[in-house]
Amino acid sequence: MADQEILWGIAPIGWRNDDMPEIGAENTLSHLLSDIVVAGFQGTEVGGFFPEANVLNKELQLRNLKIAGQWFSSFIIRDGIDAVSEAFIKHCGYLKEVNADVAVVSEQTYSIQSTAKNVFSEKPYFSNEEWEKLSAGLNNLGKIAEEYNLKLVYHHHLGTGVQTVEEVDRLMANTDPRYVHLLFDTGHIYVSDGDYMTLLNKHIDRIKHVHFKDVRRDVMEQCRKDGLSFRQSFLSGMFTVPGDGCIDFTEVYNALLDDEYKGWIVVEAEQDPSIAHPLEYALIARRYIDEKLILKPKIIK
Ligand SMILES: O=C1C[C@@H](O)[C@H](O)[C@@H](O)C1=O
Ligand SMILES: [Co+2]
Repeated sequence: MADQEILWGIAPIGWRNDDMPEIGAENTLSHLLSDIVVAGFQGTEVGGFFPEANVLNKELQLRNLKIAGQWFSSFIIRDGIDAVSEAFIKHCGYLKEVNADVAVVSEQTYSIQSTAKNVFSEKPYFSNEEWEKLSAGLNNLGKIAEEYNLKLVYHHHLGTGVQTVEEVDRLMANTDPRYVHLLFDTGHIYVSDGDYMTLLNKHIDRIKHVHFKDVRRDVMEQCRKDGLSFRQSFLSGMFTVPGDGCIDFTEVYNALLDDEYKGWIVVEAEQDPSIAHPLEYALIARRYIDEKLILKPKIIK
């Protein structure tokens, strides 16, 4: 991590979506990285379409950008810790080569994220035995991450077994704080629980990575009424960038500052790039951050 306390990033998901490779396929790596520079962010997370480490490093270096981390879908409950550890070691090796800070982990056993199920009412639940297996497995992965000088940050997620504040409470209580940290995603917890400050205040000491995702409340309510899936909901425009939805990021940001948060805040708003122009939305986010959060004094010429 650089000497700066907070690094601002924007995720590739506004340009291309790993869960739906067909959308935004025309957006190349160079296009994405150059847009990130134009919008004034310091880095990004690795997307599924990113190249091998040496090719990526060259492109980053040319633009003075950094990598925060990358998503890892774990299947600890389904596949067992040995199989998952093998894949995770490779993942961490790549992240180390691109000088990342965090490995984002989300347990995807029984996830309905990529299915047609109603994301508002059909989430899965883990049994007591499954909770034990997941917690032990995450401690193990967290130790591996440490060996690569990375922090494992757990991503609570809609349509998974770790979605609500109670489920995050349980995960935090059952895992070792030395190895398992938390990724706080404003959009996921708001759609899940209708509130984001409770989770933030409860677990602020475990939070080592942040996703700023805003929510269009009217769209969310319509998606809930229509019983849409996760994919249908984001394609309908449920998520957007900070400053364009109903979340008060000043409250979130001030709580992070009060707690002396150090690390990345990554703007992450999955939308259909053919509807929401990725650079236009990146610029909306940057303007909101500068004018409402950082309160940069304007230079008068
Ligand atoms: O961090 C994230 C990564 C995506 O793959 C996921 O679906 C998205 O909602 C998210 O928050
Ligand atoms: Co996220």
